Amino acid sequence: MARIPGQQNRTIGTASPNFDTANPAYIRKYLRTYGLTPPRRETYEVQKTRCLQQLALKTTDIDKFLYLSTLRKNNVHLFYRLVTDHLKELTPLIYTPVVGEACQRWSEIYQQPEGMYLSWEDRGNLAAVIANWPQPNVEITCITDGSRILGLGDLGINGMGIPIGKLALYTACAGIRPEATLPLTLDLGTGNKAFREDPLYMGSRHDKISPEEEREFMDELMTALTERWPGIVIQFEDFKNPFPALERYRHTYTCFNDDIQGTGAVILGGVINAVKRSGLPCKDHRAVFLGAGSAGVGVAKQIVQFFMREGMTENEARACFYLVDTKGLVTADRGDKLADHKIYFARTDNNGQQFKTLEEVIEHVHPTMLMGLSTLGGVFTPQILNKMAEWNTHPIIFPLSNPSSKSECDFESAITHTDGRALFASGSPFQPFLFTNSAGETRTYYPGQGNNMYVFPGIGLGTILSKAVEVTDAMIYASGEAVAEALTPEEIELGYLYPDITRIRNVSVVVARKVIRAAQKDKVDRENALSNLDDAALDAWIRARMYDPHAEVRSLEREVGALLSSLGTPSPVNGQSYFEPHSRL
Ligand SMILES: NC(=O)c1ccc[n+]([C@@H]2O[C@H](COP(=O)([O-])OP(=O)(O)OC[C@H]3O[C@@H](n4cnc5c(N)ncnc54)[C@H](OP(=O)(O)O)[C@@H]3O)[C@@H](O)[C@H]2O)c1
Ligand SMILES: O=C(O)C[C@H](O)C(=O)O
Ligand SMILES: [Mg+2]
Repeated sequence: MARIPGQQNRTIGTASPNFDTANPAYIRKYLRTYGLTPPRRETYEVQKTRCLQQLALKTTDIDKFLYLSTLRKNNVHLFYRLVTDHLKELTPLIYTPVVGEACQRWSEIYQQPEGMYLSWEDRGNLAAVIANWPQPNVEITCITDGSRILGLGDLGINGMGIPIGKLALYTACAGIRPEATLPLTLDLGTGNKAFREDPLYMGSRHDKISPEEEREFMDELMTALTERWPGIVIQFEDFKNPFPALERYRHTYTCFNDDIQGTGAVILGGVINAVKRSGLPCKDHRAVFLGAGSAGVGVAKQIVQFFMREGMTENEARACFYLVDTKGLVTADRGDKLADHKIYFARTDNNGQQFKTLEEVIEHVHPTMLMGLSTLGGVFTPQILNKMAEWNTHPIIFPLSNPSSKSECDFESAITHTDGRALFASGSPFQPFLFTNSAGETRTYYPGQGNNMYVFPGIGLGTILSKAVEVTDAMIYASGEAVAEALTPEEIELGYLYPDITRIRNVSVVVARKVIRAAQKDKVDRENALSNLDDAALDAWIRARMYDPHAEVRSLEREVGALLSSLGTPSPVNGQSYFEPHSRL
C-alpha cells in the first residue's frame, strides 16, 4: 500500500504533522516536529497509561468520543495503537453506538475538520473541491448523504460521524493506512426540519434535492473521485434509498453498499453458524424479518444464496422468507405499490389474507428466525420472545437495528424470555449475561455482534489489494462465509456466532483473502501475480501490507535510514542525532 514519505507524512483530514512522542529525536528533526513536543522519547506503555488515565477522566460517552477524535487528529499512530489494543472497549466509543449520539449532536460538538463535505451548490465544480483534499494517495472512501443514519433518521451533514467511524475501523481492523482513507459527506439538503431551523446546523438549509438531481450529482462525483484517484474503492453508507445508485454504478466503478451488501454478508456469516447450531436443515427454517429496507432485503437475499448452496431451488429458498414493513406482511396483493426492492420477497401464498402486525405475522408463520432491521427499539417483546421459545429448541433472534436504543430487544431480554436457548446476535454491542435457566443451570451467555464491521474492512482490503475493477456478488458472499469459518473451537464451545472482536485483524486477513480469491474467479482482479500464491503465502502477503501502528516508528526509522544512506550519510546509532534541528534534507 502506498505510503507518503517523510515530511509529507500527514495525518487524516487537514494536514497536521506526526507529533508522535514515540519518535526519536532524529525522526522529529526529519519531520520538523523537533521542539514542538516535550523532549522525552516515550514508550507506548507510558503513552497508553497517560491516554487511558485521561480517557477515564471523561465522564460522558460524548466527551470520550471527542477525546479520542482529538487524539486521532494529534497523534494518529498512538490513536490506532490504543484502538487496536483495546478494540472491545474503544470500538463502541468511536463507532456504534456512541457515534450515533455524536451524529445527532454533530453541529453542537463540532471541533475540527476530519473529512470532506460536498454540497449540491458545488455541482459542476466537484473535481476542483476534491482537489483540496490534502492527501495524494486515497485508496478508499466512505460516502453518506446523512439521510438514514443508523436507525436515527435523516441527520443531514451531521452524518459525518459515520464515514469517519467506518474508515477508522478500516484502519484499525484491516490495516488500511489512515492517510489512504477519505470520509465524505454529501450536503444535498435534509428533510430534518429541526436541523434546518437550528442556528448551529452546519449544512445547507434546504430540503433534500430530487432523485434526478441526486443522480446528476452522483454521476459527477463518481467521475471526479476516480479521475483524481483511479481505482479508488467507494463504499456507500447510510443512504435512505441506496438501491438505485448501487445498480447504476456497481459494474462501472469499484464500489459497494455496506448497508445492503456488507450487512447481508455479515448476517449470512452469523446465520450459517446459527443454522448449524439450531440442528434444523435449511429447508425447515422460516424467517420473519421486521424491516424490508436496504438491510432487510440485503440480508434476506444473502441467506437465499446460502440456502441454495445447501441444495434448495431459488423458489424453495425464497419461500422461507416473510418480510414485514410499516404496512404489514409484504404480499403481492396488498393493494399498495411495492418498492422495487421488495417485489422479490412479496408473498403470493396468503390467499388474499393480509397480516398487519408483527404479532399476526409470527402467529401465521411460527418462524425459526426472527430478524430485526426496522429501527424499532424494543419491538421484540417478552411475549414474542416467549412464543419463539415455545416453537423452537434454539430460536434464532437477531435484533440488528442500531444504535442500542433501536435494538429490537436487548440481550438480557432475549436470554431471559427464551430460557437461555436463543441463538442471538445484535447490531450494537451488549454485555455478557449470567443466567440460571429453568433446569437450574447457571452460566455466562455471550452475545454475538452481527455488525457489518466484521466484513467491510476485509472487503475493502481485499478489493484494494487485488485492484479489483468491481466488487462482485461472489466477493460479498465470500466475505460472509469467511466470517462464519473464522470461529475457533474455543469460541464455538462458548456458543459464539461471531469471532471475538479482539481477533478482528486476523479475521480481516481471512476475509480479504477470500475476497481476493472470489475476485480472481470472477476475473475482476488486476494484481494477477496473487493467483500464484497458495493461501498461506497470500495471507502472509496481505499481512505484510497492513498498516501496523505499533511498527510505525520502526518503519519511519527504516525510511529515514534508507534516505540517509542514499545520501551517503551514516545512519543514526543508539538514538544519536545526525541532524541539526533546522537542517534540510
Ligand atoms: N447490524 C448491522 O450491521 C446493520 C447494518 C445495516 C443497517 N442496520 C440497521 O438496520 C436498521 C434499518 O436500516 P435500513 O437501511 O434497512 O433502513 P430502511 O431502508 O429505512 O428500512 C427500514 C425498514 O423498517 C421498516 N419499518 C420502519 N418502521 C416500521 C414500523 N413501525 N413497523 C414495521 N416496519 C417498520 C420500514 O418500512 P417501510 O419500507 O414501509 O418504510 C423499512 O422496510 C437501522 O436501524 C440500521 O441501523 C444494521
Ligand atoms: O453503522 C453500523 O453500526 C452498522 C450499519 O452500517 C448501520 O447502518 O447500522
Ligand atoms: Mg450503515
